[in-house]
Amino acid sequence: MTETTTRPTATLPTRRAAVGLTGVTKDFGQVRAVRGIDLEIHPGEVVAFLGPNGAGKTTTIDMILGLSEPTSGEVRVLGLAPRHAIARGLVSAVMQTGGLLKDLTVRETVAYTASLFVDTRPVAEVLATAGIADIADRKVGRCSGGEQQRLRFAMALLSNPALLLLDEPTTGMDVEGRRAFWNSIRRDTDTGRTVLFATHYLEEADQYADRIVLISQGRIVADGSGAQIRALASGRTVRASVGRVDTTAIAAIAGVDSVNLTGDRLTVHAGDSDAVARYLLDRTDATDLEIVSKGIEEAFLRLTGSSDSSDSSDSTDGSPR
Ligand SMILES: Nc1ncnc2c1ncn2[C@@H]1O[C@H](COP(=O)(O)OP(=O)(O)OP(=O)(O)O)[C@@H](O)[C@H]1O
Repeated sequence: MTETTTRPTATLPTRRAAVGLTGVTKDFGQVRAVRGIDLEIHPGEVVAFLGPNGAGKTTTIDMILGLSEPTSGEVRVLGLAPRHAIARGLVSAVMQTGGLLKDLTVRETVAYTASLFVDTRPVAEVLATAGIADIADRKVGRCSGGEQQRLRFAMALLSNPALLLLDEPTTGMDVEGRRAFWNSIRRDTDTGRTVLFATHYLEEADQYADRIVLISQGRIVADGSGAQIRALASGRTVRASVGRVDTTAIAAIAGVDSVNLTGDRLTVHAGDSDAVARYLLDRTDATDLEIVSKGIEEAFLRLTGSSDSSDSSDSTDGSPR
């Protein structure tokens, strides 16, 4: 789906948050999909909305697009109510599926979309920006999933939107398709456009966003730069079998961010794994000690509460919010 209207850039409100969410909740009957989100996205930021299935990403994006109303709280887009921002052509969206006619060529599709609006960027220009000028004469039905997404991106660019929303735009693409898609997006964001994209892929968020907002079960659980989110994953996990152990004393070791004891199996996440290992070997009856690097994937799972519970209880996570 794309939303395009008139060319807006001359009338952009300035120095306003591109997106402002204040205390936003959304209920679907008994289901509370969004549980109180406060978020400010600044003009020109490329922000990843990262979270597992059912986290509330699409629900939030739909509210920013004015497709649904929050149950409580407020959504502003460039200082306006979402519907007003969209009516002024300030917002475009690239969704996962739908909206393309297989028998038209790539160029015809963009030209047709452009013809629906009063004033748009030139077709050739958006094809070039989206990196699909060389396949402009190809029928849409013969384009790969990645090429079709770049076509949706080209269509979204016609109105020269100040804010571009992308809901899991690379789902189902292979690595090369994903790379080409993001290269075209990144080339375009040099123009200062604000981009918010939802993704399941931590690597994608880390590689292509200036800022990662981690969302889980309708709440923001971490918000920071890729480097900050990576720092959460920079520690190590120490595991050992123990008899009696003082978990409070271990939690007090500098750099320890979580301690879990399940039966006789102790798991400690720490920045300084040597200090933990030294303590366990010198001061306890620990055996079978192992130290493993904590990957970014593990940090993500812990932060979004998706890891198995043996690794998450007693935790003292410090998110970079
Ligand atoms: N129209 C609806 N009616 C009832 N429940 C809904 C509706 N839309 C979403 N939900 C529920 O709200 C929660 C959040 O869903 P949402 O689609 O926003 O998550 P998501 O993070 O986008 O997930 P995914 O990555 O799987 O697309 C889920 O529990 C979902 O089942």
